[in-house]
Amino acid sequence: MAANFSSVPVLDFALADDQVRKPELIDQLRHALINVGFLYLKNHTVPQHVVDDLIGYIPRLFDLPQEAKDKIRMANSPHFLGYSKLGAEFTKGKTDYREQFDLATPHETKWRPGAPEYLRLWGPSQWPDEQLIPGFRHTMETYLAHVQQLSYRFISLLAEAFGLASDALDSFYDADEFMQHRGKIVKYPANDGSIADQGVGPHYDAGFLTFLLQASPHPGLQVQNLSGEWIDAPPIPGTFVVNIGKALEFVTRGLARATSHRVLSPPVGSTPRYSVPFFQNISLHARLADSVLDFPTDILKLKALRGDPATTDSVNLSEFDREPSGKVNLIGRVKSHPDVAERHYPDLFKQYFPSGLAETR
Ligand SMILES: O=C(O)CCC(=O)C(=O)O
Ligand SMILES: [Fe+2]
Repeated sequence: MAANFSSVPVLDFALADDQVRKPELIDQLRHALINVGFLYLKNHTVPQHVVDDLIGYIPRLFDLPQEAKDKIRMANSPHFLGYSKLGAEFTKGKTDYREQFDLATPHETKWRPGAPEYLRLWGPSQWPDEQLIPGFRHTMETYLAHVQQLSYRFISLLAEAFGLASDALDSFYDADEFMQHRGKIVKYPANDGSIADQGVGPHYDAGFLTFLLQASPHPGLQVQNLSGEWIDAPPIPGTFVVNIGKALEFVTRGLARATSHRVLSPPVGSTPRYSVPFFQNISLHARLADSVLDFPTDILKLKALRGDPATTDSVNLSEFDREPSGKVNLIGRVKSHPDVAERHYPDLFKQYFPSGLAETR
């Protein structure tokens, strides 16, 4: 357990453009990817005013009349995009105490009857009425476009950190028109004294990379280290928290570590915690088991040095070895949002919830 960690490292993205110091960044990145699976990124390319504009809208978004929020509820959307009220979501079969809006980058659905069902996972977002919150849609779309661009730059740096050509992972992404990345704006209300403190339960993210904006000064995010202890990852202004999803762990043969994480509700009497995760997706068609990336042996040795982590508390995503990435993602969404699944994916719903919605309560 030589490589265990007790804090999450902070990396300086400005070094990526500094030819003298770039190797330092690459070394730190390699360490963070292999041994931690989480890092803070400072001096990133998303302008602070774009971040601040978005943060300014968040309390107003949640303060919209309940009926305006319900009008765009996720259950309307076969793409699992829209509003989820408190208690609508489940992790490890337990209710998550958070309220959220899933809002993705622009996309016209490519699904047609007869095509694989998982293509329906991507499609247009549902936006609140422009008159009720003028400028919000533009602000969020601008934010998502910037983070998307950062996420692509980051992935080429990551390839370099693993001794590959900087474009070695490009084949996992389709042209922009065929891709969609998902954002979420999340509110974690304070624990009201009667509930458990599961803001969101222990889980892995499913895709390649997550860029998390902690949009208020509240702690609560925790990541699980190699011996199973929960380590705090408090907000650091001006940074993103970047973490690895299961798909990237799978294609890097475990070199990049998907790390189990959770959020504890703010304590009784606190103001709410806000966050904005951005989930970078890969092509829905990608079959990860078919990919062969040729890692140098000295890099593969670093994984052996890390050793195997203790059993984590997280739910698992074990289907990547046989199914296309879109199918694995769809199954994950069905399990988290059974009400959406019941309406739009009745066959999968029956498969995962044979006794109906009552089973999730
Ligand atoms: O809200 C956060 O800080 C983390 C949320 C998260 O891990 C998730 O939604 O996957
Ligand atoms: Fe997560």
